[in-house]
Amino acid sequence: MSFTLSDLEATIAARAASGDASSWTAKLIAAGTPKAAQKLGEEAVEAVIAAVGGDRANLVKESADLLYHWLVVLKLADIPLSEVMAELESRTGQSGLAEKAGRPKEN
Ligand SMILES: N=c1c2ncn([C@@H]3O[C@H](COP(=O)(O)OP(=O)(O)OP(=O)(O)O)[C@@H](O)[C@H]3O)c2ncn1[C@@H]1O[C@H](COP(=O)(O)O)[C@@H](O)[C@H]1O
Repeated sequence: MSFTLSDLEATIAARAASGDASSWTAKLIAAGTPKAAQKLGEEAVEAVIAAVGGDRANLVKESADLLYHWLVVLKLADIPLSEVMAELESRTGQSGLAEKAGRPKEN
């Protein structure tokens, strides 16, 4: 398997620029962030339902839908995938629990 999120990001950018009426991506980009973010939320909930229900096959499909719609939302926000990867990279070497313990106290 050589297909990457970066490949999908490039496809989304090309389809967004195409304005092709037969492209779901172009349609979603034209609809704007509220619609794309709503789809992202729906796919997240569907992935949660599949996970909690132990539905492995559906969890794979809903995860793909989730990642695709997440990349569309990033595109609309003009955030390259590399910026998210850099944020993740900056967190390597620190445990999530240590990071949480170091956060300022909330009132
Ligand atoms: N990975 C995806 C992908 N995953 C999901 N979807 C589409 O996302 C849409 C939303 O799914 P839903 O079942 O929620 O759709 P719906 O209920 O009809 O949506 P609503 O009308 O209710 O909002 C469907 O049309 C899916 O086909 C995707 N559409 C495109 N891609 C990728 O983007 C590429 C370009 O696609 P186009 O932009 O369509 O050419 C494709 O070759 C794929 O690589």
